[in-house]
Amino acid sequence: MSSHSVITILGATGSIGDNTLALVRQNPDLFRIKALVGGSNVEKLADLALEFTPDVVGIADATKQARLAERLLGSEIKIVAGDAECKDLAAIKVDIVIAGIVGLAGLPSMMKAVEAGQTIGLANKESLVSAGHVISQVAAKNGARIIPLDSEHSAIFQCWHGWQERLDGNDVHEGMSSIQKICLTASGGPFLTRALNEFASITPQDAVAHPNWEMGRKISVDSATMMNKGLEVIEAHFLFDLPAEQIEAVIHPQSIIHGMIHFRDGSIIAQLSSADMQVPISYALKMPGRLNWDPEPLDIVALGKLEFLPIEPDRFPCFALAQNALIQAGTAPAILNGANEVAVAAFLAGHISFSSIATIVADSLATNIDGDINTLDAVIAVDNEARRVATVLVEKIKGQ
Ligand SMILES: NC(=O)C1=CN([C@@H]2O[C@H](COP(=O)(O)OP(=O)(O)OC[C@H]3O[C@@H](n4cnc5c(N)ncnc54)[C@H](OP(=O)(O)O)[C@@H]3O)[C@@H](O)[C@H]2O)C=CC1
Ligand SMILES: CC(=O)[C@@H](O)[C@H](O)COP(=O)(O)O
Ligand SMILES: [Mn+2]
Repeated sequence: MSSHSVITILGATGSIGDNTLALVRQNPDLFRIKALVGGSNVEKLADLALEFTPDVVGIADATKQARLAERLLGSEIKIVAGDAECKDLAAIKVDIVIAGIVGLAGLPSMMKAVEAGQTIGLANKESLVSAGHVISQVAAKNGARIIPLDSEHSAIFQCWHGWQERLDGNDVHEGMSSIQKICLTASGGPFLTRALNEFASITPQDAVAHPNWEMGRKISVDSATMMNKGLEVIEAHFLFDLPAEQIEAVIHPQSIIHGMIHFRDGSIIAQLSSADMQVPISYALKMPGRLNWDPEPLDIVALGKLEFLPIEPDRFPCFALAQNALIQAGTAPAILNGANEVAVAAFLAGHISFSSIATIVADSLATNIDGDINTLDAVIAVDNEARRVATVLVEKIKGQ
């Protein structure tokens, strides 16, 4: 029996993949990779496969299969290609599946892992936002455990021992009734202090330049609009079974406190660390213990002061759109997410302005796309319709 903790990484070629693999690289005696899945970056995936020698490697873009085979010639690593084949890798039994694919493209493999009763380290928040009902039901039925990797949710998870016990199926001594509210922090992104009359000139390059975190392009734009925080409020609702009124967000430009719990006895418990995703990922890999991965020590005296500010609605309209989608419930979170993915891609491609992201999401939500959200196929149908509506709106702006 191996003493290693065995890991599958979905989205191995991205930023979450990089941070997870940095921990694996540093701790070969603790962790072993079972499967690595990438989207289309075949050269990076091949390099990672040769370094970490998983049993199997999957590439979603099937046109890259031949190149992957060429790069792995002579190794014993099995190759699979295509969305369906890659998705199935999430069901191979491991100690933890890291869900690090960006966008709703991560939903099918996430669901496979949930159906297989896996422990899942969840970064792919879009799946939980759009399909939270289905995922929660199927996870409960199959005994799947969802461990948050998102830094704010990891902070709440680390501070709330009662929740961890509940996740393990034990009695909760520190139950839901002891929580007044949770608070997620937000950096405010690169445009926290930019004059509102300069928003029209924001470029994709400006928007992906996050002040504190190194992340993929899509989430970096979400941080700039603060849709990221809105998605995180919905993510927190599904992860921790809390209503919208018990989930707060505040701007904290230093990104040192990631989340806090306000208990009903007046205590607040917070989690602090440098802005480094290896902190929450290492917790998910080692919990309830702590991995000594030799992080740069956080010098709290040098920090000087920590600031907290309210979220300005005019500057960050996407945040309220997400909060309202959570309150509206039903199809609204899936519409919000699908429209946002289309709008962010259009902005990154230079087709629409930064401010049009919020307009497109708001106009897509206003169409009130009807539908069921209790099966995976139904959620995907709502998402497809939201994307169709948002794409029409993008085309309209392009034509102006
Ligand atoms: N980066 C961070 O620090 C944080 C990220 N998150 C969340 O984690 C998720 C990943 O973000 P991040 O790592 O920054 O994103 P990146 O853009 O850096 O990486 C995205 C990953 O998803 C893969 N991918 C994209 N499309 C597909 C597809 N259709 N099928 C299979 N794989 C696909 C990419 O593969 P390839 O590049 O090979 O095409 C890549 O491995 C997002 O949901 C984000 O919100 C949450 C908190 C922090
Ligand atoms: C690292 C992480 O968890 C990101 O989701 C982060 O929260 C982004 O920063 P913002 O607070 O600016 O959205
Ligand atoms: Mn986050």
